[in-house]
Amino acid sequence: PTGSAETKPEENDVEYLTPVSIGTPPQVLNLDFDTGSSDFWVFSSETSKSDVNGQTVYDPDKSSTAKEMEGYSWQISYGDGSYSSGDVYTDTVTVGGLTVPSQAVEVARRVSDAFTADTNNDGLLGLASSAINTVDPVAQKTFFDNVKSDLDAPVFTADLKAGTPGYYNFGFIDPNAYTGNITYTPVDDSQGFWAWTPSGYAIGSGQFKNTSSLSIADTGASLLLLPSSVAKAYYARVAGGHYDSTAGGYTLPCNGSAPDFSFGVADAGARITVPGKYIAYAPTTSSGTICFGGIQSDEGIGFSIYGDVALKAAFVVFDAGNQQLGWAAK
Ligand SMILES: NCc1ccc(-c2ccco2)nc1
Repeated sequence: PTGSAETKPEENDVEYLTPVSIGTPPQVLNLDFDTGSSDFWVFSSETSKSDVNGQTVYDPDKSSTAKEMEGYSWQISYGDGSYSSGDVYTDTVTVGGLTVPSQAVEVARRVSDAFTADTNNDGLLGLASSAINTVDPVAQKTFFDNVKSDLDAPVFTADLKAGTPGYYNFGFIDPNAYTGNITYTPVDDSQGFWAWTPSGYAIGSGQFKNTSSLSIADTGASLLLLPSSVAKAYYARVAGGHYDSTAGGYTLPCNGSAPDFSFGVADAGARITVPGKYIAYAPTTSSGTICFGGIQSDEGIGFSIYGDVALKAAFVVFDAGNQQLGWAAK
Protein backbone atom coordinates (compact mmCIF):
# COMPACT_ATOMS: atom_id res chain seq x y z
CA PRO A 1 0.00 0.00 0.00
CA THR A 2 0.79 3.70 -0.24
CA GLY A 3 -0.58 6.82 1.47
CA SER A 4 -0.97 10.50 0.73
CA ALA A 5 -1.86 13.29 3.14
CA GLU A 6 -2.38 16.96 2.35
CA THR A 7 -0.46 19.34 4.59
CA LYS A 8 -1.45 22.98 5.07
CA PRO A 9 0.82 25.93 5.92
CA GLU A 10 0.18 28.13 8.91
CA GLU A 11 0.72 31.90 8.51
CA ASN A 12 4.11 32.79 6.99
CA ASP A 13 4.64 29.04 6.38
CA VAL A 14 5.94 28.86 9.99
CA GLU A 15 4.81 25.20 10.10
CA TYR A 16 2.70 22.76 8.11
CA LEU A 17 -0.20 20.87 9.73
CA THR A 18 -1.50 17.48 8.56
CA PRO A 19 -4.72 15.72 9.70
CA VAL A 20 -4.21 12.44 11.58
CA SER A 21 -6.98 10.07 12.81
CA ILE A 22 -6.47 8.54 16.26
CA GLY A 23 -8.68 5.95 17.98
CA THR A 24 -12.13 4.41 17.58
CA PRO A 25 -14.27 6.27 16.64
CA PRO A 26 -11.59 8.41 14.93
CA GLN A 27 -10.48 11.63 16.62
CA VAL A 28 -8.85 13.89 13.98
CA LEU A 29 -5.99 16.11 15.12
CA ASN A 30 -3.82 18.41 12.98
CA LEU A 31 -0.16 17.56 13.61
CA ASP A 32 3.21 19.04 12.70
CA PHE A 33 5.10 16.29 10.81
CA ASP A 34 8.68 16.65 11.99
CA THR A 35 11.64 14.93 10.28
CA GLY A 36 13.82 16.51 13.00
CA SER A 37 12.38 14.47 15.91
CA SER A 38 10.90 11.04 16.65
CA ASP A 39 8.08 11.44 19.18
CA PHE A 40 4.41 11.25 18.19
CA TRP A 41 2.79 13.40 20.85
CA VAL A 42 -0.60 15.10 21.10
CA PHE A 43 -2.56 17.53 23.20
CA SER A 44 -4.91 15.37 25.25
CA SER A 45 -7.65 15.22 27.87
CA GLU A 46 -4.72 14.82 30.31
CA THR A 47 -3.06 18.11 29.30
CA SER A 48 -3.06 20.65 32.11
CA LYS A 49 -6.01 22.98 31.41
CA SER A 50 -3.75 26.04 31.71
CA ASP A 51 -1.59 24.62 28.90
CA VAL A 52 -4.48 24.17 26.44
CA ASN A 53 -5.57 27.15 24.32
CA GLY A 54 -7.90 26.12 21.48
CA GLN A 55 -6.09 22.95 20.41
CA THR A 56 -8.07 19.81 19.57
CA VAL A 57 -7.29 17.14 22.19
CA TYR A 58 -7.14 13.34 21.99
CA ASP A 59 -9.18 11.65 24.74
CA PRO A 60 -8.16 7.98 25.15
CA ASP A 61 -11.18 7.40 27.42
CA LYS A 62 -13.37 7.99 24.36
CA SER A 63 -11.49 5.46 22.23
CA SER A 64 -12.48 1.77 22.47
CA THR A 65 -9.07 0.78 21.06
CA ALA A 66 -6.88 2.89 23.39
CA LYS A 67 -4.62 0.98 25.77
CA GLU A 68 -2.53 2.71 28.45
CA MET A 69 1.18 1.75 28.55
CA GLU A 70 1.45 1.61 32.33
CA GLY A 71 4.65 3.00 33.80
CA TYR A 72 5.69 4.58 30.48
CA SER A 73 6.39 8.31 30.14
CA TRP A 74 8.09 10.77 27.81
CA GLN A 75 9.61 14.21 27.88
CA ILE A 76 11.16 16.12 25.01
CA SER A 77 12.79 19.50 24.43
CA TYR A 78 13.42 21.04 21.02
CA GLY A 79 16.07 23.30 19.56
CA ASP A 80 13.74 26.30 19.72
CA GLY A 81 13.49 25.95 23.52
CA SER A 82 9.98 24.48 23.49
CA TYR A 83 9.20 21.26 25.39
CA SER A 84 6.43 18.82 26.33
CA SER A 85 5.97 15.68 28.45
CA GLY A 86 3.38 13.10 29.54
CA ASP A 87 2.21 9.49 29.44
CA VAL A 88 1.83 6.87 26.69
CA TYR A 89 -1.06 4.92 25.15
CA THR A 90 -1.29 2.72 22.10
CA ASP A 91 -4.15 3.21 19.66
CA THR A 92 -4.99 2.85 16.00
CA VAL A 93 -3.61 5.74 13.93
CA THR A 94 -4.39 6.55 10.29
CA VAL A 95 -2.37 8.98 8.13
CA GLY A 96 -3.25 9.54 4.47
CA GLY A 97 -5.21 6.26 4.32
CA LEU A 98 -2.45 4.18 5.98
CA THR A 99 -3.33 2.60 9.35
CA VAL A 100 -1.02 1.44 12.14
CA PRO A 101 -3.21 -0.64 14.51
CA SER A 102 -1.02 -0.12 17.56
CA GLN A 103 0.90 3.15 17.38
CA ALA A 104 2.46 4.57 20.56
CA VAL A 105 0.56 7.82 21.13
CA GLU A 106 2.35 10.08 23.59
CA VAL A 107 -0.26 12.15 25.40
CA ALA A 108 0.88 15.46 26.87
CA ARG A 109 0.36 16.40 30.52
CA ARG A 110 2.44 19.57 30.14
CA VAL A 111 3.54 21.67 27.17
CA SER A 112 5.63 24.86 27.05
CA ASP A 113 4.12 28.30 26.42
CA ALA A 114 5.08 28.34 22.73
CA PHE A 115 2.99 25.20 22.09
CA THR A 116 0.11 26.61 24.15
CA ALA A 117 0.21 29.80 22.06
CA ASP A 118 0.19 27.84 18.77
CA THR A 119 -3.57 27.28 18.77
CA ASN A 120 -3.86 25.22 15.55
CA ASN A 121 -1.02 22.81 16.34
CA ASP A 122 -2.44 19.73 18.12
CA GLY A 123 0.93 17.96 18.43
CA LEU A 124 3.87 16.53 16.53
CA LEU A 125 4.39 13.40 14.45
CA GLY A 126 8.10 12.55 14.46
CA LEU A 127 9.69 11.17 11.29
CA ALA A 128 13.36 10.98 12.32
CA SER A 129 15.01 7.76 13.60
CA SER A 130 13.13 5.86 16.32
CA ALA A 131 16.51 5.60 18.05
CA ILE A 132 15.96 9.13 19.45
CA ASN A 133 12.38 8.57 20.65
CA THR A 134 12.15 9.78 24.27
CA VAL A 135 9.69 7.23 25.72
CA ASP A 136 10.98 5.69 28.94
CA PRO A 137 11.67 2.87 29.82
CA VAL A 138 11.47 1.61 26.19
CA ALA A 139 11.76 3.87 23.12
CA GLN A 140 8.76 3.58 20.79
CA LYS A 141 8.64 3.43 17.00
CA THR A 142 7.60 6.32 14.77
CA PHE A 143 4.53 6.01 12.58
CA PHE A 144 6.80 5.62 9.53
CA ASP A 145 8.87 2.86 11.16
CA ASN A 146 5.64 1.03 12.08
CA VAL A 147 4.22 1.24 8.54
CA LYS A 148 7.48 1.03 6.54
CA SER A 149 7.56 -2.73 5.94
CA ASP A 150 4.00 -2.69 4.56
CA LEU A 151 4.68 0.14 2.08
CA ASP A 152 5.27 -0.49 -1.65
CA ALA A 153 8.68 1.16 -1.03
CA PRO A 154 10.35 2.16 2.27
CA VAL A 155 10.20 5.88 1.51
CA PHE A 156 8.20 9.00 2.26
CA THR A 157 8.29 12.31 0.42
CA ALA A 158 7.78 15.92 1.51
CA ASP A 159 6.31 18.32 -1.02
CA LEU A 160 5.85 21.53 1.00
CA LYS A 161 4.73 24.66 -0.85
CA ALA A 162 4.86 28.39 -0.24
CA GLY A 163 1.51 29.66 1.01
CA THR A 164 -0.55 26.75 -0.30
CA PRO A 165 -1.17 23.10 0.63
CA GLY A 166 1.37 20.40 -0.23
CA TYR A 167 1.67 16.66 0.44
CA TYR A 168 3.38 14.06 2.55
CA ASN A 169 3.33 10.80 0.56
CA PHE A 170 4.24 7.39 1.92
CA GLY A 171 5.50 4.38 -0.05
CA PHE A 172 5.76 5.98 -3.48
CA ILE A 173 7.42 8.76 -5.45
CA ASP A 174 4.93 10.81 -7.48
CA PRO A 175 6.56 11.50 -10.89
CA ASN A 176 4.17 14.43 -11.40
CA ALA A 177 5.35 16.20 -8.24
CA TYR A 178 8.75 17.35 -9.48
CA THR A 179 10.68 18.46 -12.56
CA GLY A 180 13.98 17.14 -13.93
CA ASN A 181 15.79 14.40 -12.04
CA ILE A 182 15.90 13.47 -8.36
CA THR A 183 19.52 13.65 -7.15
CA TYR A 184 20.28 11.37 -4.22
CA THR A 185 22.85 11.89 -1.50
CA PRO A 186 23.82 9.63 1.44
CA VAL A 187 22.20 10.07 4.86
CA ASP A 188 24.12 9.66 8.14
CA ASP A 189 21.49 8.74 10.77
CA SER A 190 24.03 8.18 13.57
CA GLN A 191 22.58 11.14 15.50
CA GLY A 192 19.03 10.06 14.61
CA PHE A 193 18.49 12.81 12.03
CA TRP A 194 18.14 12.85 8.25
CA ALA A 195 21.70 14.25 8.10
CA TRP A 196 23.45 14.94 4.80
CA THR A 197 26.18 17.19 3.40
CA PRO A 198 25.38 19.67 0.64
CA SER A 199 28.19 20.11 -1.89
CA GLY A 200 28.20 23.91 -1.69
CA TYR A 201 26.13 27.03 -2.32
CA ALA A 202 25.68 30.10 -4.50
CA ILE A 203 24.21 33.49 -3.65
CA GLY A 204 22.17 34.98 -6.47
CA SER A 205 24.12 34.76 -9.73
CA GLY A 206 27.40 34.56 -7.82
CA GLN A 207 29.94 31.80 -8.30
CA PHE A 208 29.21 28.44 -6.72
CA LYS A 209 31.31 27.87 -3.59
CA ASN A 210 32.30 24.28 -2.84
CA THR A 211 31.98 23.88 0.92
CA SER A 212 30.53 21.02 2.89
CA SER A 213 28.86 21.37 6.27
CA LEU A 214 26.78 18.69 7.97
CA SER A 215 23.10 19.53 7.63
CA ILE A 216 19.73 18.01 8.50
CA ALA A 217 16.50 18.03 6.48
CA ASP A 218 13.98 19.21 9.08
CA THR A 219 10.31 19.67 8.17
CA GLY A 220 9.61 20.71 11.79
CA ALA A 221 11.90 23.74 11.54
CA SER A 222 10.70 26.95 9.89
CA LEU A 223 13.96 28.51 8.71
CA LEU A 224 17.18 27.75 6.82
CA LEU A 225 20.00 27.89 9.39
CA LEU A 226 23.42 28.06 7.72
CA PRO A 227 27.05 28.48 8.85
CA SER A 228 27.43 32.05 10.16
CA SER A 229 29.95 32.89 7.40
CA VAL A 230 27.38 31.91 4.75
CA ALA A 231 24.54 33.80 6.42
CA LYS A 232 26.80 36.87 6.68
CA ALA A 233 27.83 36.60 3.03
CA TYR A 234 24.16 36.29 2.02
CA TYR A 235 22.94 39.41 3.82
CA ALA A 236 25.95 41.37 2.57
CA ARG A 237 24.22 41.01 -0.82
CA VAL A 238 20.81 42.21 0.47
CA ALA A 239 19.95 45.92 0.24
CA GLY A 240 18.92 46.85 3.77
CA GLY A 241 19.87 43.47 5.18
CA HIS A 242 21.58 43.50 8.56
CA TYR A 243 21.92 41.71 11.85
CA ASP A 244 19.44 43.13 14.38
CA SER A 245 20.14 41.89 17.91
CA THR A 246 16.75 43.23 19.06
CA ALA A 247 15.01 41.05 16.49
CA GLY A 248 17.39 38.20 17.39
CA GLY A 249 18.76 37.72 13.88
CA TYR A 250 19.14 39.10 10.38
CA THR A 251 16.32 41.31 9.06
CA LEU A 252 15.67 42.73 5.59
CA PRO A 253 13.03 44.86 3.79
CA CYS A 254 9.87 42.79 3.22
CA ASN A 255 9.37 44.19 -0.27
CA GLY A 256 13.02 44.09 -1.32
CA SER A 257 14.66 42.02 -4.00
CA ALA A 258 16.73 39.60 -1.96
CA PRO A 259 18.97 37.30 -4.04
CA ASP A 260 18.12 33.62 -4.52
CA PHE A 261 20.08 31.06 -2.47
CA SER A 262 21.13 27.86 -4.24
CA PHE A 263 22.64 24.76 -2.67
CA GLY A 264 24.32 21.79 -4.31
CA VAL A 265 23.29 18.16 -3.90
CA ALA A 266 26.00 15.52 -4.37
CA ASP A 267 28.79 16.26 -6.82
CA ALA A 268 26.41 15.70 -9.70
CA GLY A 269 26.16 19.46 -9.99
CA ALA A 270 22.51 19.30 -9.03
CA ARG A 271 21.24 22.54 -7.56
CA ILE A 272 18.14 23.54 -5.58
CA THR A 273 17.33 27.25 -5.74
CA VAL A 274 15.47 28.94 -2.88
CA PRO A 275 13.80 32.04 -4.39
CA GLY A 276 14.90 35.28 -2.75
CA LYS A 277 11.28 36.11 -1.95
CA TYR A 278 11.18 33.17 0.49
CA ILE A 279 13.90 34.92 2.54
CA ALA A 280 11.59 37.82 3.44
CA TYR A 281 10.12 35.38 5.90
CA ALA A 282 7.78 37.30 8.20
CA PRO A 283 7.22 40.94 9.22
CA THR A 284 8.89 41.73 12.54
CA THR A 285 6.41 42.62 15.29
CA SER A 286 7.33 46.30 15.19
CA SER A 287 6.72 46.93 11.49
CA GLY A 288 5.10 45.76 8.31
CA THR A 289 8.08 46.79 6.20
CA ILE A 290 10.95 44.98 7.91
CA CYS A 291 11.00 41.19 7.75
CA PHE A 292 12.81 38.60 9.81
CA GLY A 293 15.15 36.71 7.50
CA GLY A 294 14.41 33.15 6.38
CA ILE A 295 18.17 32.50 6.40
CA GLN A 296 19.83 32.73 9.83
CA SER A 297 23.05 31.49 11.41
CA ASP A 298 23.36 27.92 12.75
CA GLU A 299 25.82 29.21 15.41
CA GLY A 300 25.87 26.94 18.47
CA ILE A 301 23.80 24.10 16.97
CA GLY A 302 26.59 21.92 15.55
CA PHE A 303 24.98 21.41 12.13
CA SER A 304 22.97 23.38 9.57
CA ILE A 305 19.19 23.05 9.47
CA TYR A 306 17.35 22.91 6.14
CA GLY A 307 13.89 23.78 7.42
CA ASP A 308 10.71 24.76 5.59
CA VAL A 309 12.18 27.88 3.91
CA ALA A 310 14.49 25.55 1.96
CA LEU A 311 12.29 22.43 1.77
CA LYS A 312 9.37 24.27 0.18
CA ALA A 313 11.64 24.97 -2.82
CA ALA A 314 12.12 21.24 -3.45
CA PHE A 315 10.54 17.80 -3.72
CA VAL A 316 12.35 15.73 -1.07
CA VAL A 317 12.56 11.94 -0.86
CA PHE A 318 13.33 10.46 2.56
CA ASP A 319 14.58 7.03 1.47
CA ALA A 320 14.98 4.75 4.49
CA GLY A 321 15.55 1.70 2.27
CA ASN A 322 18.81 3.12 0.93
CA GLN A 323 19.59 5.59 3.75
CA GLN A 324 19.60 8.51 1.32
CA LEU A 325 17.86 11.82 0.66
CA GLY A 326 16.60 12.69 -2.82
CA TRP A 327 16.25 16.30 -3.94
CA ALA A 328 14.42 17.57 -7.02
CA ALA A 329 13.25 20.95 -8.27
CA LYS A 330 9.52 21.46 -8.88
N1 LIG B 1 11.31 21.22 15.47
C1 LIG B 1 10.29 20.71 16.38
C2 LIG B 1 9.33 21.74 16.81
C3 LIG B 1 8.14 21.93 16.12
C4 LIG B 1 7.26 22.91 16.55
C5 LIG B 1 7.60 23.66 17.65
C6 LIG B 1 6.69 24.66 18.14
C7 LIG B 1 6.89 25.48 19.21
C8 LIG B 1 5.76 26.24 19.29
C9 LIG B 1 4.92 25.84 18.28
O1 LIG B 1 5.48 24.86 17.57
N2 LIG B 1 8.75 23.49 18.30
C10 LIG B 1 9.61 22.56 17.88
